[in-house]
Amino acid sequence: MADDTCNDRRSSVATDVTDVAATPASTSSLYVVDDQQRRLSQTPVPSSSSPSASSSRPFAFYRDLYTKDRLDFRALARDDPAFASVCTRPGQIDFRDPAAVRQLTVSLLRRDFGLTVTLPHDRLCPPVPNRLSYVIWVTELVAATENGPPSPVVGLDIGTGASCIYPLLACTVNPSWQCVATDIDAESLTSARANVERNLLKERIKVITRSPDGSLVAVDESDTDKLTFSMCNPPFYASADEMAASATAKQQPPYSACTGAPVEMVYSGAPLSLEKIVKIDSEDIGGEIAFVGRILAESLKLRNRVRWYTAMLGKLASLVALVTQLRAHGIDNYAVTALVHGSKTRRWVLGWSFGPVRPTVAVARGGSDAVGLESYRHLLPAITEVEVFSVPRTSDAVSVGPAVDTILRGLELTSWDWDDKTLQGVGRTRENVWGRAWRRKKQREERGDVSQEQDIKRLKKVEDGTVFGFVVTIRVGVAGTVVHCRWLEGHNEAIYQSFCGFLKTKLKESTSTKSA
Ligand SMILES: C[S@@+](CC[C@H](N)C(=O)[O-])C[C@H]1O[C@@H](n2cnc3c(N)ncnc32)[C@H](O)[C@@H]1O
Repeated sequence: MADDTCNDRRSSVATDVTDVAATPASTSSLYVVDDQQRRLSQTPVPSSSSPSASSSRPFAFYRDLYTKDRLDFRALARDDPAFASVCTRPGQIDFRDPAAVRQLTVSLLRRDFGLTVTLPHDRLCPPVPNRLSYVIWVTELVAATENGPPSPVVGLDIGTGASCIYPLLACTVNPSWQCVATDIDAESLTSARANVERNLLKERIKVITRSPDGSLVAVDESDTDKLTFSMCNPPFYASADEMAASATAKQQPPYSACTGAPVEMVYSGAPLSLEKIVKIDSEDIGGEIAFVGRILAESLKLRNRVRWYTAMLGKLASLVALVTQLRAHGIDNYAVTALVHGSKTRRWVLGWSFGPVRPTVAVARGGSDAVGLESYRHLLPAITEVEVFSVPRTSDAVSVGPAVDTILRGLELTSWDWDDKTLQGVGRTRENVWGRAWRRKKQREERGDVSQEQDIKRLKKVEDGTVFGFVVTIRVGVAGTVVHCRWLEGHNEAIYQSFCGFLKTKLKESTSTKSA
């Protein structure tokens, strides 16, 4: 259970509001290249069927909610008498007091999201900033990998808990989204359904009962053929003993025990067939790795029926083991991020996809906040955005756009759409049409020579049935003009690198011809 309320509290009394302030993985640096994302950050969220007064707020409001201005408990107490009543001193609460922590969650959900939520005393109390960070990252992931006209978004929350917090937040931040929420715990399910109904979200959030031996990724039960994403905060411990030992080791007050029931925090299932691929020290097989390993095993069968499978992880070791598993299964399209809360508490989120559309670097590799991932650079997903060419400010920047357009128009791409106002073009191809093998094949065709077998063999097909897609963007800045290339679609990194090399060489040739 990756939950900072229960596990990583450093001090029991919040003397400084940073104790609970979240720093979501996303920062303004996320919006560097991708226009779709840029639009997302600027476009007000459309009005919703939700009763929430806050639902007409733009996405940027939620993205920055707990980043720019840290949580100000004094202001919250001024706004909300119920929160003021649990403050021990102005602007302070005692984190050992479950009632105070619950009230903090209830008050933030009401003030910042217009949500009215009731939390049972004997179930997990979700910290809002952490849960919001994950929802924001999923929103950005979905936006960054929407290729074509926007399609309806339906998400699945596996193990929604008594709060139903992920679907409630996801549907408030994204007023067109729908969610399916699952759980096995009768008490949590009753409470989750009540929270959905209380917020008049029954039309958009469907809560379904699962059994411990049923599948985790309940697509067939979701009234939809395909899901856009799944998300999950898995049970953290492998056994009740491990949970008890952890509480003793941290010398925590029995607080975690009274807010998180064993059904929420313990998963003792085996990590299925995954242990065959990477031998994990049995001590490391916590509940979360087994739970997410099971999701991974199911995803290998379901494949594209879910566009993005995602999960939050409480241990970096779990992330490392699971990424290793993904790669062992040939899953190359994945994304990781770190969620940083206060100065110490970290969680990681892993997402993977069988689809060809690749997220931006900022979404897939944790952006500038990829704390904790520095030592694991080799496990990060492929870099999908590079600067291929630049000219200083003094050079003839105006000709760069037409040069890019001319070079790419000269290739036999499946499609190439250049917009000379935004200085951005999108291209697709089924094979490497810039390489020597392609040129030789063409020359032979022109000569009527049909013995092309050698060249055809050498001609790198992008992949059967899929394409290589890219976006070329020109940015004109104070320092100069830069040409960026983003890998948008496909599974073949070598083709992307080869294409960037080709574009760089051609642009160099083109500018040197001009200046000669
Ligand atoms: C750590 S809690 C997360 C609760 C909530 N999503 C949150 O983040 O606060 C894990 C949840 O998974 C649920 N769970 C455990 N096994 C499950 C299964 N096989 N299918 C669906 N949910 C399950 C538990 O009942 C619990 O509510």
